[in-house]
Amino acid sequence: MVDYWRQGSVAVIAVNNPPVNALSYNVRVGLYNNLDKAANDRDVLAVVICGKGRTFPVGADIHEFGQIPKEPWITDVGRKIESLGKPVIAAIHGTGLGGGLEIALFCHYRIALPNARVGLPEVLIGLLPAGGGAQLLPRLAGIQVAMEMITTGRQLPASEAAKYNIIDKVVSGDIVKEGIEFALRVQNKPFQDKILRYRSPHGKDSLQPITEAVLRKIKMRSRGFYAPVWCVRSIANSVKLPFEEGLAQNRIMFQQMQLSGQAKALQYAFFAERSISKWKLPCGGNFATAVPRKIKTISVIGAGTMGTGITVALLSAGFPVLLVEQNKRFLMKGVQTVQSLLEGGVKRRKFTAEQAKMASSSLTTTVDLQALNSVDLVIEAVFETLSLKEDIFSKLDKICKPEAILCSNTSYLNIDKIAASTRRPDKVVGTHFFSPAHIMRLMENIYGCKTSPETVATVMDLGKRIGKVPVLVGTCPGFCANRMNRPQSEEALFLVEEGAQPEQIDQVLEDFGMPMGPFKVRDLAGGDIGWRSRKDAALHLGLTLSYDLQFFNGERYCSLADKLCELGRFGQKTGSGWYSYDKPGSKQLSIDEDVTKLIQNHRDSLGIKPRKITTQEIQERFLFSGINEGFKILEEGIAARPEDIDIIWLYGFGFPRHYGGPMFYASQIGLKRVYDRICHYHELFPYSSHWMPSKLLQKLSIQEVPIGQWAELHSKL
Ligand SMILES: CCCCCCC[C@H](O)CC(=O)SCCNC(=O)CCNC(=O)[C@H](O)C(C)(C)COP(=O)([O-])OP(=O)([O-])OC[C@H]1O[C@@H](n2cnc3c(N)ncnc32)[C@H](O)[C@@H]1OP(=O)([O-])[O-]
Ligand SMILES: NC(=O)c1ccc[n+]([C@@H]2O[C@H](COP(=O)([O-])OP(=O)(O)OC[C@H]3O[C@@H](n4cnc5c(N)ncnc54)[C@H](O)[C@@H]3O)[C@@H](O)[C@H]2O)c1
Repeated sequence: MVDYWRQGSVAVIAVNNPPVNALSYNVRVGLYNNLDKAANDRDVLAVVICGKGRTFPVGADIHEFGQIPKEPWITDVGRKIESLGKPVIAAIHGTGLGGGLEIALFCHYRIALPNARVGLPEVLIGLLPAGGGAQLLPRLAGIQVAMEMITTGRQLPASEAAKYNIIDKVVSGDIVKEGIEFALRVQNKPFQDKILRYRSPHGKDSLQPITEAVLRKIKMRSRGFYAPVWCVRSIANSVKLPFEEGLAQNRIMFQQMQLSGQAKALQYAFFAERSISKWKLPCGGNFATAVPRKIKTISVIGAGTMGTGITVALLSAGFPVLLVEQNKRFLMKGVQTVQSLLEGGVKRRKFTAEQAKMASSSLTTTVDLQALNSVDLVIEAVFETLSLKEDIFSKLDKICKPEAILCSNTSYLNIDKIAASTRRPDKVVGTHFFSPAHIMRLMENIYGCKTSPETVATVMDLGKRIGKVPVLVGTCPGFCANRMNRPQSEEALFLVEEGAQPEQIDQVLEDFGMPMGPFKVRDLAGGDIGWRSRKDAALHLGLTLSYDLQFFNGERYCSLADKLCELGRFGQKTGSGWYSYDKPGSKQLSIDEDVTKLIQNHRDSLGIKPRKITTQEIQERFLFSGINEGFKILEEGIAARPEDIDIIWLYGFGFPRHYGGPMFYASQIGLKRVYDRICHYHELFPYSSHWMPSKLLQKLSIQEVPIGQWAELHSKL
């Protein structure tokens, strides 16, 4: 796992542990022993440490966390480097992260290729850099830089790292060759002043103001995530304690953090994110065998909210886009939106003005579907009406070349029905982007019963190529994301009906860690869209929505949202919704007495006596109703694994990552408790079918199987 060779007076120690040279136990042993070998070889005057393959070591092996760490630790390897009596050079390519960078910091010199990146990302998996990073970095780059890097986990490009002295020299060419040349130049020079433990941290006199400023920033963004605060403490130890004591303290903190639910959740999320690309279809096709089609040209149909966002996402990833609208007026408006989104990207430094110009020049437009006869892939984003989508797909089937893939951005509609309007159902697939589509990273891809593995492979690949996080699910109303979100939105309304205030619910869920409470989300998305579809559904059943409606289609119903819409309160865009806003389009909100009165009148008219609703009830009814639906989604095979559902929630709704996602959160609470509470609410609210407990959840609540085995157990049930 660690290679050793000599070139003249230079010993090269190369970590060889694919794919990312993680510092597993055997690697640490290999490093330690080979450093000994170099120390004992009189002809060796300098040592180069590097990584074989694609990268320098990226840190500790995350698979080993949770076990008692076996010695030698990273710090033992570090001490060996410091006391070697010969200069040691870290030669970094790829990513030098976590324990990898820590070893490099123990070295006397660090060189890196221009495209290399370095960082201490431990915080992102709920930990701190306990292999010396929190002690060494402040001594090299200063407290301020160390605080920023360690509390955010940000990776620095080599040039920026060189500005902060983290890298001594940025080199180009072959990193090992460069390392050896560097070693030859320094092998006879004194290097004792390069041992960082003997330095004192830069900026130590400003520790307090720096700490206060960093803690203020953390408080603003952390939403209950505590690892960054522990990271701050670990850096403060570099000032307050002698070096070895600081190391020991940080190791103790690291071990405590490792046992925490947050670290477990973040590490679960890390691996879950990597597992989603390993998809499998019920027909047997899978990621390993299916080959994606080459996609060069794409057309987007519909230049509304979603179509324009999707167009920008594609253009900025370098795809030429042919944008289609129903008439020239809508098309012009859409093009203006695309341009202003691109300009916004430049302002947000997502890309340069030059890149935006290039992207813009790759946009072509038409109001004639016939123009789509040569594109490789089409993404339809017109109104959410099945007949309209069926009509468009049947036309596309005739116009597009036979191998073209036809995607729909539908939020709820059945992909099989849309596919049935074509003679190529194997090439029809759902690509559900989230709003705003040029920013939100989730791409929920939906296969129908006839979608081919090649089509799935193509959209999964496309998602990655445009920087999205593509997750594959099956078809059902609302798929995974919106289907789970629906009972939650309903419960939020019912809670208000029973006595809670919208702002109270929003606050509870924001305190839990959601980026926005459900009423703020409704105001942001615009209440009119849901209102229109509820009116359509009612019309379909020969009903009209009315103020005193308490049941709809056999289910409990709350008409408060309809009432707001009847008053023209659609949310931010109209300047009023569940909250009132400074002006239409503004985000500056305040609680509105009129809404409070409206809610009170609503309760009075239905004879509901408001009761005090606790934080626990709000959290449970919101979260558990969605989780129950998540288990039904697993049970029906709509999602193949809980990891898929969790990643959808992390990227689609900003579920707090330090809880891993709703399914992992449920596993941490204990499925027996979750199941019991769901049964309790089912008894209280028999007219909300979303409280009908999932059978899979019931079975798992008895067996308490670890989350990694749910899918396997389910397939045996
Ligand atoms: C007594 C106490 C002593 C404490 C000492 C503490 C020491 C230290 O401070 C703690 C750490 O270093 S904490 C660590 C700090 N470091 C980090 O947190 C780095 C986390 N890693 C990353 O950020 C990204 O993986 C990279 C940027 C490295 C590569 O990105 P990319 O090119 O897009 O590739 P990709 O698809 O992402 O990964 C490819 C494969 O590698 C796998 N794998 C990756 N890292 C792994 C690891 N550390 N381990 C194991 N496996 C790891 C990954 O699962 C995947 O496997 P699969 O089976 O093929 O699916
Ligand atoms: N808005 C969201 O948050 C969101 C999120 C995810 C998915 N979706 C889905 O995306 C789709 C589009 O939603 P939206 O919010 O962008 O709607 P929108 O009303 O903003 O835009 C739809 C656009 O389609 C155009 N259009 C209608 N018929 C057309 C035709 N025959 N040919 C060409 N263009 C036509 C309309 O002129 C309009 O500009 C829907 O299926 C919706 O369910 C919406």
